[in-house]
Amino acid sequence: MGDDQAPFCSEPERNNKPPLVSHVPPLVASYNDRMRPLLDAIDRLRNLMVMKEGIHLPTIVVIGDQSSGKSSVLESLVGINLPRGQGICTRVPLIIQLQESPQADRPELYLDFNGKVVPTEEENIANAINDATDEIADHGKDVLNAPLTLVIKKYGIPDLTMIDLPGITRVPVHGQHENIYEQISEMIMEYIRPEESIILNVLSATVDFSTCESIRMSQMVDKTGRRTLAVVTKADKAPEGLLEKVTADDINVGLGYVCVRSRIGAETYEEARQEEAKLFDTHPLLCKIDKSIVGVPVLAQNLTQIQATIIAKYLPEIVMKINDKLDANVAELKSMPKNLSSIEDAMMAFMEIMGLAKESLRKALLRGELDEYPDEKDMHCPARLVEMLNQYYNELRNYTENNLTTNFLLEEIEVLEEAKGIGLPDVLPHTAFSFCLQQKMKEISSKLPSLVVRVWDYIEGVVIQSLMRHSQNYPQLQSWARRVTSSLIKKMKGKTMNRLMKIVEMEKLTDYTCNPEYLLERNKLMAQQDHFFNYYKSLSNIHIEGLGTVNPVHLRNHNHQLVRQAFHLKMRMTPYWKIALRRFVDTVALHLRFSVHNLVNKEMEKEIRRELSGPGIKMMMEEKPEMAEKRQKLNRNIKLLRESAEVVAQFMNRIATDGDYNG
Ligand SMILES: Nc1nc2c(ncn2[C@@H]2O[C@H](COP(=O)(O)OP(=O)(O)OP(=O)(O)O)[C@@H](O)[C@H]2O)c(=O)[nH]1
Repeated sequence: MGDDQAPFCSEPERNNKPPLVSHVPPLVASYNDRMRPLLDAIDRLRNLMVMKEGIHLPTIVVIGDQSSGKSSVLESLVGINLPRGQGICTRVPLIIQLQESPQADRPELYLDFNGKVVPTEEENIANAINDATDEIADHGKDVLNAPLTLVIKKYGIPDLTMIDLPGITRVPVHGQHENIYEQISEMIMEYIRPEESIILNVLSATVDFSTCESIRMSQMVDKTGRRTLAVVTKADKAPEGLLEKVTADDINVGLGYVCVRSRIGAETYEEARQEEAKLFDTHPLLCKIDKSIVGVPVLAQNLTQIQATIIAKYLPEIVMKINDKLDANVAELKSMPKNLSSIEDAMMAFMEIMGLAKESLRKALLRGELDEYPDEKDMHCPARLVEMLNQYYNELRNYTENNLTTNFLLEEIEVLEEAKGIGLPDVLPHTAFSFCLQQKMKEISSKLPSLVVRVWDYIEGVVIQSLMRHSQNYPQLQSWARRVTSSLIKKMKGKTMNRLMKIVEMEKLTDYTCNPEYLLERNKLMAQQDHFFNYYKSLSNIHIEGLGTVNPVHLRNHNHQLVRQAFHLKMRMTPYWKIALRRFVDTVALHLRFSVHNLVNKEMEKEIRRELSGPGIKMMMEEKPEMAEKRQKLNRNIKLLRESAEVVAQFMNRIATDGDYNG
């Protein structure tokens, strides 16, 4: 008891009050044992982290400003030393699961964190919590929202689950981030915001309650105070005015106040309990406070009562949410690929994947259906292929079109000079036409490899994307599929190149067309011959319909007959080249379409058969480790949810048959 304490109450006054310390463990007495299975189910749901899935569980959340005495209150409830002292002690949410055990001699304690269970001893619990906290949130002073669960099974404790959160501090201490206040308040808000949370607001009697950060926060989410209970600690340190403070209720606490005096120094819990009882019994100011709102046993009783009430209130909703979650887990498990245990299973799954991928490719590459990849433009294949062909056609057209202003007819004159022979001057040598044609075809063949590479690289991407999509769960199959696709596309590239080069050779050899456009256009151009030759020596610009405006100045120094032959050559080559170029690009298009058809309907199948080895298929169809883990997790969740649903259902049935369960 501190020096600031007032003298004890007078003897008669004390005698009128009922004793607070009972010989039977007081916390057990208030407890209704039919709650245990339900609490187990709720705790199990909590361990399942269902809160992350949006199922909020009825929870008592303990908050308070730093060093308000939170840990001391919890210790008093549990009868075990928890980390406490100056500065920040609680750095991660500490879920305290208290379970009444019939065995008076041996309490059982363990910590559950990071997927492991660490048994510990009563004497060592504070160190064990500190060590676990350091492991979860690193050494240092920062807080982290990764819960640590402390399970205590002990005789004489209330069946209660509470979450202790870090004390609110505004000023970062050495080693803490500048935003420590934001970190802590964010964490606290996350826990106290759900309607299912009861806020156990720990306030030190030594401060003005309305200035407490924890009150400010709880008022933000619980304006009416309907779900807030205030525990006033350190009653021994500031007894003056405490009665008035709790009676006036300036801070609007709907679930009321409980004033306590926690263990001090080296006191045992029994001594602390007796000191507390004596304090509220005998202190001239504190003894005036109604006995229904003082002492740790009253707090325990209130909490178990509140816990029972919120569980009853939210139970139907929880049942509904558990069932929804169960359905979702079952559906997810069903949607997962089968676990392949035999070669036959693996082969079946492999064939199915290949079948699906081929159908996707037929849709994307052959039929141009957009439904599977509506937003992925790369997978709208016919459109992309046509773009590539159009681009190729335009490149070639621009590349092979002569400059009409500076070198009109010069190329033709050059060819004619080299092809001249013994013959009549007005007869165009056929070799000149062939040579000119070959020059142009050379340009086509020089640009052909880049087109072939571009087109087949694109198709390779499409094939791989489709195969990857359908084999997502099998990493080995994916790398096999990539390898097989690359080698197949390489072969397809080679075939296309050979085929198209042959066509180039054919075009080089023969100048033939049955297209009537040729003669029509040639005649139209030749009809302008007289006009051109009448003026080519006098004008610097002459318009030739079908060709454009030409500049003939540079031709005046050349032999007139040669220019005339060059004109003839040009007016034949121009319409012929247009036809030959289109014919070639059309042929490329037909060939590509035919090759893609063969690829999807024939070549893929052939390549797969060639590359597939019987025993290897099982290894290839091994699923991702994450998938196996996910399946395990889903199975575990389903088991736990089913069990929980069963426990909750049994409990509900019992309520229906027995009536009220609050005792
Ligand atoms: N005299 C007296 N001291 C108390 C009482 N309750 C707590 N204390 C002391 O106040 C200090 C802080 O108590 P804790 O229980 O560690 O406070 P906390 O709110 O858990 O601290 P943090 O987790 O760091 O925020 C300790 O030195 C306790 O011994 C009480 O009822 N009376």
